[in-house]
Amino acid sequence: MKKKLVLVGNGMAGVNCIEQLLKLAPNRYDITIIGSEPHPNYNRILLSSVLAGDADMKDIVINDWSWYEENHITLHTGQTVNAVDSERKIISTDGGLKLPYDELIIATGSNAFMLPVPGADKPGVIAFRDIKDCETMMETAKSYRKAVVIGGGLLGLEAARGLLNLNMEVTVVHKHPYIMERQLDYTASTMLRTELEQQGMKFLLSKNTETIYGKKRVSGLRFTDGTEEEADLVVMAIGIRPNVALARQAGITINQGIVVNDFLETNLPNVYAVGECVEHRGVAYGLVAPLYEQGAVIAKRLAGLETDGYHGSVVSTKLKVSGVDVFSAGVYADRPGTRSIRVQDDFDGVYKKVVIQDGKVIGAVLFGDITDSSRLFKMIRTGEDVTGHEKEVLLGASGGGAKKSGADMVAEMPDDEIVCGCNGISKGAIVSAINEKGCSSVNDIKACTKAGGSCGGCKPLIGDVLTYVLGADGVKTVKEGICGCTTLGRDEVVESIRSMHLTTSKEVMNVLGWSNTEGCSKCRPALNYYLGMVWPDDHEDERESRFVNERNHANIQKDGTYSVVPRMYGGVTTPADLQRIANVAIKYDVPLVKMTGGQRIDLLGVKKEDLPKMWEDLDMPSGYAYGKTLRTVKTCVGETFCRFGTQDAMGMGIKMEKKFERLPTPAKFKMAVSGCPRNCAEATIKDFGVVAIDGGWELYVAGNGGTKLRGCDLLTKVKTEDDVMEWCGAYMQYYRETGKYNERTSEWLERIGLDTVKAALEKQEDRLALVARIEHSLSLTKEPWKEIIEEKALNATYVPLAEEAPASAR
Ligand SMILES: Cc1cc2nc3c(=O)[nH]c(=O)nc-3n(C[C@H](O)[C@H](O)[C@H](O)COP(=O)(O)OP(=O)(O)OC[C@H]3O[C@@H](n4cnc5c(N)ncnc54)[C@H](O)[C@@H]3O)c2cc1C
Ligand SMILES: NC(=O)c1ccc[n+]([C@@H]2O[C@H](COP(=O)([O-])OP(=O)(O)OC[C@H]3O[C@@H](n4cnc5c(N)ncnc54)[C@H](O)[C@@H]3O)[C@@H](O)[C@H]2O)c1
Ligand code: SF4
Ligand code: FES
Repeated sequence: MKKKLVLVGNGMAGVNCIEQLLKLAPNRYDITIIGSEPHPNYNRILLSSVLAGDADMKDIVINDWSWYEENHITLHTGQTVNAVDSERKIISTDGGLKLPYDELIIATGSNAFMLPVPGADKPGVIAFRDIKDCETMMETAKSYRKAVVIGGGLLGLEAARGLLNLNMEVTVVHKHPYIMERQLDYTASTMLRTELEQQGMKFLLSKNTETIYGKKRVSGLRFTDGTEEEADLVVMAIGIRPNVALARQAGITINQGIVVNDFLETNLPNVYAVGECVEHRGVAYGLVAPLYEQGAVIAKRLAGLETDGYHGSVVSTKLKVSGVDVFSAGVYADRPGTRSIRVQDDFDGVYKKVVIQDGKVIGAVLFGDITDSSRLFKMIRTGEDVTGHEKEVLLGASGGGAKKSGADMVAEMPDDEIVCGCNGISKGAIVSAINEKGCSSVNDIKACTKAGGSCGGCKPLIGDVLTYVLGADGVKTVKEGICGCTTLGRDEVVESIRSMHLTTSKEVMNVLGWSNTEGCSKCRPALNYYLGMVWPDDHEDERESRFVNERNHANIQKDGTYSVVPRMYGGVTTPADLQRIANVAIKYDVPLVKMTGGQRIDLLGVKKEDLPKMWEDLDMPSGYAYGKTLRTVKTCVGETFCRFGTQDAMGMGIKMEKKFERLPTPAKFKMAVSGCPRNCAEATIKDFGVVAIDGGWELYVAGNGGTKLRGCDLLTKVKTEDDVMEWCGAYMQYYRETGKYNERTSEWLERIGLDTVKAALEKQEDRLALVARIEHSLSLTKEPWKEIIEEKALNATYVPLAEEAPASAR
């Protein structure tokens, strides 16, 4: 008869240990698993992605019900083991089960730590630990607005990002002066906070919560400094504590966690423990990589194989917030005896630091570019001696130099370098899976090796390994939907909108089988744009789907006030307009008046309630400094005043701005006109740039002067101002019709290629057809503030959405 193996805890560490055992000794045990949660084994890590709308609950199941059956495992869900009788070797559950065991594994995980303050037990105060918490947050977001997350660590920030995506206003309350202080130094932490603030998160730092108040449900928090913050939902993310209740009852030795030796044995015979509930050599881990290493040791022991045991782990972390790359490993803070090398690039928002002691890399922090993370992590883990070439560790042998492609970087990686940190899978193991098992996609690799199956942070690197081995043509690309609600890509969605004549987002979601019938913050504004672009007459703008700045026709600033930017065509103004702006600034006590980079005037610090009256007094068109539309047309004085000028740059720019203003585009669209090749208006880093030459104009496209600097490509040369208008209109409409929502022309052109764009605009008949379509859409645009003032109906509610434009983006 087979020996009985019982696992308590159906979570990530325990079940992974069983999986490893099944590989080594498939038929050795009669296995029973008992779990308190009602679900099969799921990926707790991806709860952050579910909350952010990037994954669905069904996507995060690691082993579904059939896996247990296929492996002849008896599973009892929704039952908590409450006693271990180690004399008789029997466990009992709260559901009345009594099960004998020969070998027992305790994998009870952790409990979220809840602040022991008055009011912490009120409805609306939760942790973020399991599916139930995630569902509570998603449900709460439907009817409540203000969320406060206590704790600015990894979990708190991922929760906060998810809640922003659910359209809640989110404030993170952190007790330290800077966030993620357990993983980042001050510089990286500040860069991270700035980035998250731009995404719409607010921070209250150096705050200690004293009380959580509210009549029945939570309505706010009071801090020890006497200040308060309103809240409809409070999420505590202030760390975890090993769940040792069962072990304590069983008489197992406990310190902060269940104390185990190098073979994960407790002090009771035949009782192992694994995962977050465990304390090994004084350390309790809270990330899966070390927990899987622990599980491997138990699996070998139970399979009767030799093992050196577990000797502890060096851990690394990455924050799972889209658009933010943060990595931290080992010792990141300077201390006596350490020296560090830092690189900070404020242009690209990149910061890198490695800490070195006795010739060895002992820690690293990366922000903005984490391509070196696996190489540095290997150095930290292996303790490689870098004496004499310390600087190369961070700068590379060339001292920086051109950025390498992913596949080139993989070529330089040794076979034993770890690609998937969570599962400990090396480049060599992935290469063998490709060569020997025929894997040709990231999903194949995941199924074969488990790489990419936990946090998913290594998937881009797995993709690079595939490209390195198979070449770009050999890699099966997995279709990516426009968001987690659908598997349909941009082109399929737009094609269905056209062919099925879908005119509202609700219709699109219903007809195309969106998994989340309400959509998410990624797809809602995108659908609103595509529908308006395809059906300008039939689609009614869905204002509630727009980002807050677009909804309120003003840029929200970090302190919650707004900015007002009236249009100044071609950067040209008049004394009368300047006087009007000055009068308004004085009348409404505007704290800051600033010239923008786009040649206009920004009135900053405006109260929301003053917006309609200010616009009424200004009686000028909106500059759309907030919208996904034409922002500015920057001009130089051209031949009107400049002795080098060959054409009327100001006149050309004003004509273009007046023609194309207000029209929605996939992303913001900037133009400029220079009166000669000296190019004072910097036209060659704009979405559409015009440079005068003798007897004509050069037209430049797809430039970007922002975080990813890109010089324009020359589209064509033309002779007259009418030619410029025709090409500009045709180009803009082609971008409108083929661009992905939120994709700047610089990215769009790289994606579809300059030759494609040239071919689409080459023939005049094609250009004129595009121009006719843009003209029609332009004829339907309205001046927003005029409309609002006339209707006297500015939407009173402010609901921030994700990925708001940075306050300075104009
Ligand atoms: C939102 C979120 C994001 C995360 N992101 C990352 C990440 O990016 N990278 C990373 O490495 N880690 C991450 N983590 C941490 C990671 O999920 C945990 O380290 C891992 O899940 C711990 O596994 P475990 O099996 O020890 O515990 P758990 O996964 O907590 O499993 C323990 C299970 O045992 C059950 N149980 C407890 N007591 C009993 C009992 N007496 N009887 C029966 N069942 C019982 C519990 O209900 C639970 O289901 C994240 C965690 C969260 C919450
Ligand atoms: N991407 C990832 O790797 C990831 C993501 C989520 C969770 N996790 C893991 O889940 C576990 C829980 O994460 P966590 O962020 O809660 O734990 P944590 O211990 O890493 O961070 C908690 C943070 O809360 C702060 N804090 C503590 N008390 C506070 C108070 N009273 N008020 C305000 N702030 C307070 C701390 O300063 C700390 O920065 C950790 O083990 C973590 O590693 C990892
Ligand atoms: S771009 Fe040429 S025309 Fe315009 S201001 Fe500069 S020098 Fe003068
Ligand atoms: S690094 Fe987390 S799944 Fe690979």
